[in-house]
Amino acid sequence: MSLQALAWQQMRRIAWRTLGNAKERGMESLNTPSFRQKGFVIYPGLLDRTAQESLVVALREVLKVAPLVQPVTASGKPMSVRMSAAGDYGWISDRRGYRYEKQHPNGANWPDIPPAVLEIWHGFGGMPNSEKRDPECCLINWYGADARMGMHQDRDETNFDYPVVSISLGDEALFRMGNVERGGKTESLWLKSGDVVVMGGAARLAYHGVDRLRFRSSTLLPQGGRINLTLRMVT
Ligand SMILES: O=C(O)CCC(=O)C(=O)O
Ligand SMILES: [Fe+2]
Repeated sequence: MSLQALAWQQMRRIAWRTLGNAKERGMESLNTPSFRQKGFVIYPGLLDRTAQESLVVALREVLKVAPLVQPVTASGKPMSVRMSAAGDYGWISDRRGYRYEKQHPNGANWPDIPPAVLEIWHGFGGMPNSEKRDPECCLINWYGADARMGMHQDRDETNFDYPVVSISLGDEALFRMGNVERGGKTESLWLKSGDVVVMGGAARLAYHGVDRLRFRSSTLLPQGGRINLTLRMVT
């Protein structure tokens, strides 16, 4: 086993041990065996402060080439989250609708996904192919004080065999998890900076959203706010 794989195995053990905190954080129901069977796994505090800071440094470089944009829906309604991306594809929404595109709206190719981000993706076992493909999209969501994301499924990808891996940086966010069909009972938990969520299996197509932020609950981003990275296979 490589040194990196060994380090990750160790980190995962630590993450599972921290599940003792999960109760205070509203995670107890989401981290029950039945939820895990459904493919929804939270790794609270998987990334320590140093790892979070180096991700932010790398993301600033990405955002110089691919600045955050405020997407609008097909009907022209602005979304409250600002977005950019890295990798082969970025997810965009404008008056023509939403879709994956190979270029930023400014015409430039999306920058490469930073190695530190790829390392997180590859740190999880259970990816369907042994070929170890890199994710094709690292969506970068930036939430300001009043931003939110309505309940939705991630279903614009071709291949649902790969999980979605989601990394939280900065202010805490109230994440809501629903079902594979719209409606029904939902469960909520606060995602903190350094938490990583994996949605695979049945949870890959479950409805989810972000209700609100605890603005300035973290000191990671000097201006406050939250960055969420979503890693996905697209094709
Ligand atoms: O910000 C989050 O935690 C979730 C983001 C999300 O669901 C998405 O980008 O599809
Ligand atoms: Fe999503």
